[in-house]
Amino acid sequence: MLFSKYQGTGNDFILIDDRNNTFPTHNQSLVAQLCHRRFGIGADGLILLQSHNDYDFRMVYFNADGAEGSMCGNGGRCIVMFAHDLGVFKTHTRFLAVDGEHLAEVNGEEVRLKMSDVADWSVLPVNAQTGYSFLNTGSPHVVKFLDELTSHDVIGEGRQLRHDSAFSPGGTNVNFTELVNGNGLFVRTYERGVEDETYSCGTGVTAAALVAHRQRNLASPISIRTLGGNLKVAFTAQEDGSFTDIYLIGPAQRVFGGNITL
Ligand SMILES: N[C@@H](CCC[C@H](N)C(=O)O)C(=O)O
Repeated sequence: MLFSKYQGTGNDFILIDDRNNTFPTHNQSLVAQLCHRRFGIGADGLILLQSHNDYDFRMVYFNADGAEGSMCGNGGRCIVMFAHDLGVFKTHTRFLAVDGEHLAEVNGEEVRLKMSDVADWSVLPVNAQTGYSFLNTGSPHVVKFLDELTSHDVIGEGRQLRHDSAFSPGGTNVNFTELVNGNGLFVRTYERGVEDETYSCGTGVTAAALVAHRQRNLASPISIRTLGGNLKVAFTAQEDGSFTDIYLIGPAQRVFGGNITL
């Protein structure tokens, strides 16, 4: 079985062309083993590109723990570049993911991915003392602002919040955010399903951008630094509190490929 490894700002994925539907999708331990950084190829997740009658393709995403996940923004950008490299489309595409339809555009190494509207979004300070917000941008995310992020214990506090009973049974991803350069953010994310800090999280930086607009008056587009590189999030804030035309913009790149023999 052929695979390609892609990365989007350091969030890395195994991509498989499964248009013949041969991948054993219920084999969680196989996915976990392939994603393992010592015993496998190594990745934050595995993504299948499948055929769909009404779309250019369908994205099926698994977290590194082998379970099928909710929407992955960086994975979405990577599968768009993968489909582009396979010749599925030239510049513009329309595909189906677990949270519905997505549009995307490839321009050189950059992918501009339209995210789902955040229709029922509101800032919910789940815990008035900790002051964090919770919202769903395709995946569930806590966003917490800090004055100094570089030395913060992202793994320790992230793991604790990820398992907080307030978010049970599914749990949440956790984003720590610092304001930088007037209209920018530095974001570090503890990811559910990877159970570690990743270099970048697309739905996470999207959540951070929307909260930063609402709570700190940042304007679209917002530039975001992650450990793995730079992203931009553009959006329209509607008067009813919802967000539409949300775009996650940044590079996606093929790293290497190979053959999996089972
Ligand atoms: N890395 C992803 C998020 C993937 C989903 C997440 N781990 C979850 O299960 O909630 C991204 O770029 O959005």
